[in-house]
Amino acid sequence: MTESSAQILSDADLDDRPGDPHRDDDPTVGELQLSERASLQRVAGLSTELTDVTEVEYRQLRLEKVVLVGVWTEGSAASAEANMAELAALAETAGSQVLDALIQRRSKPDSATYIGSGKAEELREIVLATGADTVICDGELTPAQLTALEKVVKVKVIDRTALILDIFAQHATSREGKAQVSLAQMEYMLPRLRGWGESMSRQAGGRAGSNGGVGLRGPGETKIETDRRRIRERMAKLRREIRDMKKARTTKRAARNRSAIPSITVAGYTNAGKSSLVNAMTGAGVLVQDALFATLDPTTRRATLDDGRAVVFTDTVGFVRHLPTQLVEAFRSTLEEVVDADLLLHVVDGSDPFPMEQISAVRQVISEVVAEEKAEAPPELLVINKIDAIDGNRLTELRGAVGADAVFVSARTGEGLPELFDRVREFVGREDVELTIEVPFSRGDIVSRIHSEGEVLTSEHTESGTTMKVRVPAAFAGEIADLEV
Ligand SMILES: Nc1nc2c(ncn2[C@@H]2O[C@H](COP(=O)(O)OP(=O)(O)OP(=O)(O)O)[C@@H](O)[C@H]2O)c(=O)[nH]1
Ligand SMILES: [Mg+2]
Repeated sequence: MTESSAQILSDADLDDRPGDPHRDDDPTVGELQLSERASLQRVAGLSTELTDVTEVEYRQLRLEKVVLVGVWTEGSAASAEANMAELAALAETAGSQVLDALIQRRSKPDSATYIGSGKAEELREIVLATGADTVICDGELTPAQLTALEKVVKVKVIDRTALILDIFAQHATSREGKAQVSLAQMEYMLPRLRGWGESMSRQAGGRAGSNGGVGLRGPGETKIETDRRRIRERMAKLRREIRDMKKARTTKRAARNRSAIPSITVAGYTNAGKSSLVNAMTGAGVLVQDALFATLDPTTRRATLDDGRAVVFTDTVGFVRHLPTQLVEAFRSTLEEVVDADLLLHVVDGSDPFPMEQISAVRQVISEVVAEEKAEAPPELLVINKIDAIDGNRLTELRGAVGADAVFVSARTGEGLPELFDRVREFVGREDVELTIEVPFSRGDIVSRIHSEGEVLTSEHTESGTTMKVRVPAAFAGEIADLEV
């Protein structure tokens, strides 16, 4: 196990972070995270291993020099290429260097080797010619397919699911996020455990000998059964821990809901520019990276609109097509926040070749989460980002496709942001109430809350206090109703 690899399966790692860095109000946190992440970039020649504490033989992810392979079953050539481009972006995000890519047109993946046997031979040639050490398949392969393809190409073969799990493992920072990713990895790993020696003979650098030893094995159990049992035990423990963490989070959420500050959730496809937009709108240092899943824990930032009103922005985890099922739960829990929001900013990368597909993928998941929580969906404001990177014709086309309600912005150049602020104000101002109150001198706390959550229209000092005409959110108006004159 190397220092640089993600030690995602160790208990210690889950426990040794005292605070959640995202909750910190330090605006430079994003930059610190970025430099921390950069300092953990992989070094060529080292590998990420998923073995560690469970002491099982597991297909190690050696994400160094990779060749991608995909099976194109339906849709246009352009969308097949876009899928491969996404796989390449995922692979690079995980720290690997993409050497080549290969797409096979077939009605369905080959049941034995994913791609056909002829193509598999061709893939072997490409692997040899490029010096690749890993093949990444687009999609989720059965354990048997992975093994069969490995036999032909003679280097490690992993699938898209393992790749995404690896990225999530590298990027999760909160305790709950880490626990959920560990759980997802174990779920993925369980049916893929392999017997002694079978794989290690092909895997140079494997740690076939470093097992728990004879004493740890139960009577009559084989190594693999012991491993399975241990993994199941760890999974049960993790599930309990996650349940408790979730409870704590729900309590926090409830507290936040009671406050009258409008909350805005920023959601959208991965790499759409959600974090950039939150930064542009709030001046907060949320981590931005040209990588997929840069943000893996929902980040909350307080900001002030230009009329002085406070709002809370929540940046969320990005979406991706075909999210591994093992990760759906982890991902959804981050989206529960969406349900409570007063406004959903749905950010779209306008420079993507298929923005409409991203939009519908995101809407679909959100409506599922909303249905599950038995809640009402918050109003959605579609924000088409990166307009600085779209040419005029595309822009006109896109405007026609998304309708007149969408706002077009560039988080990079700031174009369109004033309009976005206007639109946001329209939404959060909807619930406002105007009233005239008399605040006793002793209640300075009320005056400061009015300033942060609403607006003071007129103010006049009297003998006993201050008479103010104010505009505040409806919930807050209820709290101060007894001061009304
Ligand atoms: N050209 C251009 N690039 C942008 C714009 N906004 C963001 N980007 C770039 O897009 C990449 C992704 O930005 P992020 O803000 O990290 O995107 P995100 O949606 O938070 O991504 P994840 O957290 O990974 O899901 C970065 O390289 C940004 O610099 C924009 O308006 N124009
Ligand atoms: Mg982000």
